[in-house]
Amino acid sequence: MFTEPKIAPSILSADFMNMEKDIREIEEGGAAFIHVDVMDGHFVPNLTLGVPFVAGLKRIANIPLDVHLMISNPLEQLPWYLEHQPDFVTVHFESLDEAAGEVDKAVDMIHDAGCKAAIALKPDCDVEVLRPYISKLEMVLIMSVYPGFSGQSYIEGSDQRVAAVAAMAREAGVDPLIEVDGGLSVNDPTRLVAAAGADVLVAGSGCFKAADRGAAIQAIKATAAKAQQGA
Ligand SMILES: O=C(CO)[C@@H](O)[C@H](O)COP(=O)(O)O
Repeated sequence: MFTEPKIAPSILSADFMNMEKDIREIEEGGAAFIHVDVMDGHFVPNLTLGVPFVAGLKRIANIPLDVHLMISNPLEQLPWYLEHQPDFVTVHFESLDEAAGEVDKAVDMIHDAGCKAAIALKPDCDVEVLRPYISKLEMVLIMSVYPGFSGQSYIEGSDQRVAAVAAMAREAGVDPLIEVDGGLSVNDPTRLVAAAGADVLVAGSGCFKAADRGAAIQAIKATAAKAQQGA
């Protein structure tokens, strides 16, 4: 089901030395969530920020924190993040041992802490893996680039993956948010994923590298809204 598109600026593209100022700009500019890219240098080939940073963001943020854990062994580290009550916590399917029940365990840990749970998939992970979990999730994150860096190009066909998740959710009679991350700005990929059923668009360089971040957020949102309406 189409909802008003939500823009979640990815702080990987923000100025880490001026984070509070950048956060205020995107809040005032109409961002729905702050997308927090946690990378451990192991699950992905980049290292960003961790628990103290998330705790600090939670203290200053006026809009929900959407924490995307791109880390190995998330079950070990989840409690550290959950202690600070991010609004959404996303774990990667590929970082969990499904056969050992770790996907359910991670989702349950997130819910038990009172947070909303999401599962993320890398671009080459079959969306069918979500089917057993779709009814438990508040959000699904479809990566439209290989996680690790901002400024990459959208991987063609990601919109078809979004459409498949939207269909899966409809079949299950549930309506999790569908978030897409990577290569989105005022461009065709944004139009494609919005038309396919994306609710939350993560944009790093598209928001933070713009001279007017608020205008960039509104322009991406308008682009997605038009595409939802088939315009
Ligand atoms: O998690 C990631 C990359 O791993 C993303 O959130 C990027 O930070 C998005 O950046 P752009 O592609 O929008 O510049």
